[in-house]
Amino acid sequence: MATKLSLPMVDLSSPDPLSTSNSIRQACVDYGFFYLVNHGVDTELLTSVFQQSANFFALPLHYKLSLSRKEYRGYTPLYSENLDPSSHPKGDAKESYYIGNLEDSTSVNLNQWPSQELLPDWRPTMESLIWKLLEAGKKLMSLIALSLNLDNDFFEKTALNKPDAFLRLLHYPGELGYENLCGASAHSDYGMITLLVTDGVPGLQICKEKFKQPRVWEDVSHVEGAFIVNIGDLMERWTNCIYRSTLHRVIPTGKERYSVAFFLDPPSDCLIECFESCCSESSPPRYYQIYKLLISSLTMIKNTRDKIVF
Ligand SMILES: O=C(O)CCC(=O)C(=O)O
Ligand SMILES: [Fe+2]
Repeated sequence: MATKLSLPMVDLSSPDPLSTSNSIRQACVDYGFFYLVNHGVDTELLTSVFQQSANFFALPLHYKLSLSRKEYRGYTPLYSENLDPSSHPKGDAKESYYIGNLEDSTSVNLNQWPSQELLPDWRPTMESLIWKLLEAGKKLMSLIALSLNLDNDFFEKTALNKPDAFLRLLHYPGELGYENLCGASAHSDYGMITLLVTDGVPGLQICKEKFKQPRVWEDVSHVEGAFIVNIGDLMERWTNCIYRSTLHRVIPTGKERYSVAFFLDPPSDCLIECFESCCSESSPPRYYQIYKLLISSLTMIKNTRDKIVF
Protein backbone atom coordinates (compact mmCIF):
# COMPACT_ATOMS: atom_id res chain seq x y z
CA MET A 1 0.00 0.00 0.00
CA ALA A 2 1.50 3.38 -1.01
CA THR A 3 1.26 6.30 1.38
CA LYS A 4 -0.75 9.37 0.45
CA LEU A 5 1.22 12.55 -0.05
CA SER A 6 0.20 16.09 0.64
CA LEU A 7 2.05 18.13 -1.92
CA PRO A 8 2.56 21.87 -1.40
CA MET A 9 -0.06 24.21 -2.82
CA VAL A 10 0.88 27.27 -4.90
CA ASP A 11 -1.62 30.05 -5.57
CA LEU A 12 -0.97 31.65 -8.98
CA SER A 13 -3.20 34.63 -8.19
CA SER A 14 -1.53 35.50 -4.88
CA PRO A 15 -0.86 39.24 -4.50
CA ASP A 16 2.48 38.46 -2.82
CA PRO A 17 4.93 37.21 -5.50
CA LEU A 18 7.85 37.01 -3.10
CA SER A 19 6.20 34.66 -0.64
CA THR A 20 4.71 32.62 -3.53
CA SER A 21 8.13 32.24 -5.11
CA ASN A 22 9.54 31.12 -1.74
CA SER A 23 6.85 28.41 -1.54
CA ILE A 24 7.66 27.36 -5.11
CA ARG A 25 11.35 27.07 -4.25
CA GLN A 26 10.62 24.91 -1.22
CA ALA A 27 8.26 22.69 -3.24
CA CYS A 28 10.78 22.25 -6.08
CA VAL A 29 13.61 21.44 -3.67
CA ASP A 30 11.58 19.04 -1.54
CA TYR A 31 9.33 17.34 -4.11
CA GLY A 32 9.76 18.64 -7.65
CA PHE A 33 5.95 18.57 -7.65
CA PHE A 34 3.23 20.92 -6.39
CA TYR A 35 -0.43 21.77 -6.87
CA LEU A 36 -1.25 24.99 -8.69
CA VAL A 37 -4.54 26.70 -7.84
CA ASN A 38 -6.20 29.85 -9.19
CA HIS A 39 -4.40 29.20 -12.46
CA GLY A 40 -6.97 31.05 -14.57
CA VAL A 41 -8.17 28.10 -16.69
CA ASP A 42 -11.98 27.78 -16.34
CA THR A 43 -13.61 24.60 -15.15
CA GLU A 44 -16.04 24.72 -18.11
CA LEU A 45 -13.17 24.71 -20.59
CA LEU A 46 -11.52 21.79 -18.80
CA THR A 47 -14.82 19.87 -18.74
CA SER A 48 -15.20 20.26 -22.51
CA VAL A 49 -11.55 19.29 -23.08
CA PHE A 50 -12.11 16.01 -21.20
CA GLN A 51 -15.38 15.44 -23.10
CA GLN A 52 -13.71 16.08 -26.47
CA SER A 53 -10.75 13.92 -25.51
CA ALA A 54 -13.09 11.00 -24.61
CA ASN A 55 -14.95 11.52 -27.93
CA PHE A 56 -11.69 11.20 -29.85
CA PHE A 57 -10.39 8.11 -28.05
CA ALA A 58 -13.82 6.44 -28.53
CA LEU A 59 -13.38 6.59 -32.34
CA PRO A 60 -12.48 3.37 -34.22
CA LEU A 61 -8.79 2.43 -34.08
CA HIS A 62 -8.37 2.57 -37.88
CA TYR A 63 -9.48 6.22 -37.83
CA LYS A 64 -7.19 7.11 -34.93
CA LEU A 65 -4.30 5.40 -36.72
CA SER A 66 -4.92 7.56 -39.79
CA LEU A 67 -3.73 10.42 -37.55
CA SER A 68 -0.67 8.54 -36.27
CA ARG A 69 2.06 10.67 -34.78
CA LYS A 70 4.29 12.45 -37.28
CA GLU A 71 6.78 15.17 -36.33
CA TYR A 72 5.76 14.53 -32.74
CA ARG A 73 2.14 15.44 -33.42
CA GLY A 74 -0.86 13.11 -33.55
CA TYR A 75 -2.02 9.77 -32.20
CA THR A 76 0.01 7.08 -30.39
CA PRO A 77 -1.75 3.75 -29.76
CA LEU A 78 -1.75 1.49 -26.70
CA TYR A 79 1.66 -0.03 -25.80
CA SER A 80 3.54 2.12 -28.32
CA GLU A 81 5.61 3.71 -25.54
CA ASN A 82 7.56 1.99 -22.81
CA LEU A 83 8.95 4.60 -20.45
CA ASP A 84 10.57 1.99 -18.21
CA PRO A 85 11.30 -1.17 -20.21
CA SER A 86 12.28 -2.99 -16.99
CA SER A 87 8.71 -2.72 -15.69
CA HIS A 88 6.82 -4.78 -18.31
CA PRO A 89 7.92 -5.85 -21.82
CA LYS A 90 4.49 -5.18 -23.34
CA GLY A 91 4.74 -1.39 -22.99
CA ASP A 92 2.62 1.26 -21.32
CA ALA A 93 -1.15 0.83 -21.28
CA LYS A 94 -2.14 4.19 -22.62
CA GLU A 95 -3.04 5.91 -25.87
CA SER A 96 -2.36 9.55 -26.48
CA TYR A 97 -2.64 12.49 -28.83
CA TYR A 98 -0.02 15.23 -29.19
CA ILE A 99 -0.67 18.79 -30.33
CA GLY A 100 2.36 21.02 -30.88
CA ASN A 101 3.08 24.70 -30.66
CA LEU A 102 0.48 27.20 -31.81
CA GLU A 103 2.72 30.24 -31.38
CA ASP A 104 5.22 29.33 -34.06
CA SER A 105 3.70 30.03 -37.46
CA THR A 106 5.93 27.53 -39.29
CA SER A 107 5.43 24.51 -37.04
CA VAL A 108 1.74 25.16 -36.38
CA ASN A 109 0.92 23.54 -39.74
CA LEU A 110 2.52 20.28 -38.63
CA ASN A 111 -0.38 19.68 -36.26
CA GLN A 112 -2.91 17.05 -37.24
CA TRP A 113 -6.59 17.48 -36.38
CA PRO A 114 -9.52 15.05 -36.38
CA SER A 115 -12.02 15.84 -39.12
CA GLN A 116 -14.42 18.70 -38.46
CA GLU A 117 -17.35 16.57 -39.63
CA LEU A 118 -16.63 13.99 -36.93
CA LEU A 119 -15.63 16.33 -34.09
CA PRO A 120 -16.62 19.90 -34.97
CA ASP A 121 -15.64 21.55 -31.65
CA TRP A 122 -12.48 19.57 -31.09
CA ARG A 123 -9.85 21.85 -32.59
CA PRO A 124 -11.15 25.16 -31.14
CA THR A 125 -11.49 23.55 -27.70
CA MET A 126 -7.92 22.25 -27.72
CA GLU A 127 -6.58 25.52 -29.13
CA SER A 128 -8.30 27.53 -26.36
CA LEU A 129 -6.80 25.23 -23.78
CA ILE A 130 -3.29 25.57 -25.20
CA TRP A 131 -3.47 29.39 -25.17
CA LYS A 132 -4.78 29.36 -21.61
CA LEU A 133 -2.10 26.92 -20.43
CA LEU A 134 0.57 29.00 -22.11
CA GLU A 135 -0.65 32.07 -20.21
CA ALA A 136 -0.68 30.20 -16.89
CA GLY A 137 2.71 28.63 -17.67
CA LYS A 138 4.29 32.01 -18.45
CA LYS A 139 2.97 33.50 -15.23
CA LEU A 140 4.25 30.54 -13.27
CA MET A 141 7.68 30.75 -14.93
CA SER A 142 8.02 34.40 -13.84
CA LEU A 143 7.52 33.23 -10.24
CA ILE A 144 9.96 30.36 -10.80
CA ALA A 145 12.47 32.96 -12.04
CA LEU A 146 12.05 34.91 -8.78
CA SER A 147 12.42 31.69 -6.83
CA LEU A 148 15.87 31.28 -8.43
CA ASN A 149 16.92 34.88 -7.76
CA LEU A 150 16.60 35.72 -11.45
CA ASP A 151 14.77 38.72 -12.91
CA ASN A 152 11.10 37.89 -13.19
CA ASP A 153 11.28 38.22 -17.00
CA PHE A 154 14.31 35.90 -17.34
CA PHE A 155 12.32 33.05 -18.92
CA GLU A 156 10.13 35.44 -20.90
CA LYS A 157 13.35 36.56 -22.66
CA THR A 158 14.88 33.10 -23.08
CA ALA A 159 12.86 29.88 -22.74
CA LEU A 160 9.50 31.50 -23.43
CA ASN A 161 10.59 33.77 -26.24
CA LYS A 162 9.60 31.06 -28.71
CA PRO A 163 8.62 28.21 -26.40
CA ASP A 164 8.38 24.63 -27.47
CA ALA A 165 5.03 23.64 -26.00
CA PHE A 166 3.17 20.36 -26.43
CA LEU A 167 -0.27 19.34 -25.23
CA ARG A 168 -0.71 15.62 -24.74
CA LEU A 169 -4.14 14.09 -24.23
CA LEU A 170 -3.86 10.77 -22.43
CA HIS A 171 -6.29 7.88 -22.08
CA TYR A 172 -5.63 4.92 -19.79
CA PRO A 173 -8.17 2.12 -20.40
CA GLY A 174 -9.56 0.29 -17.35
CA GLU A 175 -9.15 -3.50 -17.21
CA LEU A 176 -6.88 -4.93 -19.91
CA GLY A 177 -6.30 -8.42 -18.60
CA TYR A 178 -2.57 -8.00 -17.96
CA GLU A 179 -1.12 -7.92 -14.47
CA ASN A 180 1.22 -5.17 -13.32
CA LEU A 181 0.96 -3.21 -16.52
CA CYS A 182 1.53 0.49 -15.82
CA GLY A 183 -0.41 3.21 -17.61
CA ALA A 184 2.83 5.19 -17.61
CA SER A 185 5.83 3.33 -16.21
CA ALA A 186 8.44 5.05 -14.03
CA HIS A 187 9.98 8.12 -15.68
CA SER A 188 10.88 11.73 -15.16
CA ASP A 189 9.80 14.32 -17.72
CA TYR A 190 12.69 15.50 -19.85
CA GLY A 191 11.77 19.16 -20.28
CA MET A 192 11.39 22.34 -18.27
CA ILE A 193 7.99 22.10 -16.54
CA THR A 194 4.83 20.07 -16.97
CA LEU A 195 1.31 21.19 -16.07
CA LEU A 196 -1.00 18.23 -15.57
CA VAL A 197 -4.79 18.06 -15.31
CA THR A 198 -6.45 14.76 -14.42
CA ASP A 199 -10.06 13.60 -14.30
CA GLY A 200 -9.77 12.69 -10.61
CA VAL A 201 -9.25 8.94 -11.11
CA PRO A 202 -6.26 7.93 -8.95
CA GLY A 203 -3.14 6.21 -10.25
CA LEU A 204 -0.40 8.89 -10.25
CA GLN A 205 2.48 8.16 -7.89
CA ILE A 206 5.84 9.77 -7.23
CA CYS A 207 9.11 8.38 -5.92
CA LYS A 208 11.10 11.13 -4.20
CA GLU A 209 14.40 9.28 -3.95
CA LYS A 210 15.02 8.05 -7.47
CA PHE A 211 18.49 6.70 -6.75
CA LYS A 212 17.45 4.64 -3.71
CA GLN A 213 16.41 1.01 -3.88
CA PRO A 214 13.86 -0.33 -3.24
CA ARG A 215 11.77 2.49 -4.64
CA VAL A 216 9.18 4.00 -2.35
CA TRP A 217 6.06 5.17 -4.20
CA GLU A 218 3.57 7.68 -2.80
CA ASP A 219 0.09 8.41 -4.17
CA VAL A 220 -0.61 11.89 -5.45
CA SER A 221 -4.16 12.77 -4.39
CA HIS A 222 -6.52 14.60 -6.68
CA VAL A 223 -7.32 18.16 -5.61
CA GLU A 224 -10.43 19.45 -7.37
CA GLY A 225 -9.60 22.39 -9.64
CA ALA A 226 -5.83 22.22 -9.07
CA PHE A 227 -3.18 21.48 -11.68
CA ILE A 228 -0.29 19.22 -10.74
CA VAL A 229 2.99 20.86 -11.77
CA ASN A 230 6.32 19.09 -11.99
CA ILE A 231 9.89 19.98 -12.79
CA GLY A 232 11.58 18.16 -15.71
CA ASP A 233 15.18 16.99 -16.30
CA LEU A 234 16.13 20.10 -18.25
CA MET A 235 15.16 22.34 -15.34
CA GLU A 236 16.95 20.03 -12.92
CA ARG A 237 20.08 20.45 -15.03
CA TRP A 238 19.61 24.25 -15.30
CA THR A 239 19.36 24.53 -11.50
CA ASN A 240 22.35 22.26 -10.83
CA CYS A 241 19.99 19.64 -9.32
CA ILE A 242 18.67 22.08 -6.70
CA TYR A 243 15.20 21.62 -8.20
CA ARG A 244 14.27 17.96 -8.59
CA SER A 245 12.95 16.20 -11.61
CA THR A 246 11.06 13.54 -9.71
CA LEU A 247 10.34 10.02 -10.87
CA HIS A 248 6.64 9.35 -11.35
CA ARG A 249 4.32 6.76 -12.87
CA VAL A 250 0.64 5.93 -13.38
CA ILE A 251 -0.38 2.56 -11.97
CA PRO A 252 -3.51 0.65 -12.94
CA THR A 253 -6.51 0.93 -10.62
CA GLY A 254 -8.97 -1.00 -12.79
CA LYS A 255 -10.65 2.27 -13.72
CA GLU A 256 -10.51 4.11 -17.00
CA ARG A 257 -8.59 7.37 -16.64
CA TYR A 258 -8.06 10.54 -18.70
CA SER A 259 -5.46 13.23 -18.19
CA VAL A 260 -3.98 16.17 -20.07
CA ALA A 261 -0.30 17.06 -19.84
CA PHE A 262 1.17 20.35 -21.06
CA PHE A 263 4.93 20.21 -21.55
CA LEU A 264 6.48 23.67 -21.61
CA ASP A 265 10.04 23.73 -22.94
CA PRO A 266 12.53 26.29 -24.23
CA PRO A 267 13.22 26.62 -27.97
CA SER A 268 15.95 24.52 -29.60
CA ASP A 269 18.52 27.34 -29.62
CA CYS A 270 18.21 28.05 -25.90
CA LEU A 271 21.50 27.48 -24.08
CA ILE A 272 21.04 25.49 -20.90
CA GLU A 273 23.83 26.61 -18.61
CA CYS A 274 23.75 26.37 -14.81
CA PHE A 275 22.19 29.52 -13.30
CA GLU A 276 24.71 31.62 -11.39
CA SER A 277 22.46 31.54 -8.37
CA CYS A 278 22.64 27.73 -8.38
CA CYS A 279 26.41 27.25 -8.25
CA SER A 280 29.33 28.42 -6.17
CA GLU A 281 32.96 27.48 -5.61
CA SER A 282 31.95 24.76 -3.22
CA SER A 283 29.11 23.61 -5.46
CA PRO A 284 30.32 23.92 -9.09
CA PRO A 285 28.09 23.15 -12.11
CA ARG A 286 27.50 19.42 -12.44
CA TYR A 287 26.76 19.52 -16.18
CA TYR A 288 28.31 21.10 -19.25
CA GLN A 289 26.36 23.86 -20.95
CA ILE A 290 24.31 22.48 -23.80
CA TYR A 291 21.74 23.67 -26.34
CA LYS A 292 18.20 22.46 -25.81
CA LEU A 293 18.28 21.00 -29.35
CA LEU A 294 21.00 18.57 -28.32
CA ILE A 295 19.09 17.54 -25.22
CA SER A 296 15.99 16.74 -27.29
CA SER A 297 18.00 14.96 -30.01
CA LEU A 298 19.68 12.73 -27.46
CA THR A 299 16.34 12.10 -25.83
CA MET A 300 14.90 11.11 -29.21
CA ILE A 301 17.79 8.75 -29.87
CA LYS A 302 17.17 7.10 -26.53
CA ASN A 303 13.48 7.17 -27.42
CA THR A 304 12.56 7.28 -23.79
CA ARG A 305 11.71 10.18 -21.56
CA ASP A 306 13.62 9.07 -18.51
CA LYS A 307 16.68 10.59 -16.87
CA ILE A 308 19.20 12.25 -19.14
CA VAL A 309 22.65 10.96 -18.22
CA PHE A 310 25.20 12.85 -20.23
O1 LIG B 1 -1.38 10.95 -16.65
C1 LIG B 1 -0.71 11.31 -15.69
O2 LIG B 1 -1.21 11.52 -14.58
C2 LIG B 1 0.78 11.51 -15.83
C3 LIG B 1 1.28 11.58 -17.25
C4 LIG B 1 2.75 11.76 -17.34
O3 LIG B 1 3.48 11.61 -16.39
C5 LIG B 1 3.38 12.13 -18.63
O4 LIG B 1 2.71 12.12 -19.67
O5 LIG B 1 4.58 12.47 -18.63
FE1 LIG C 1 5.45 12.41 -16.79
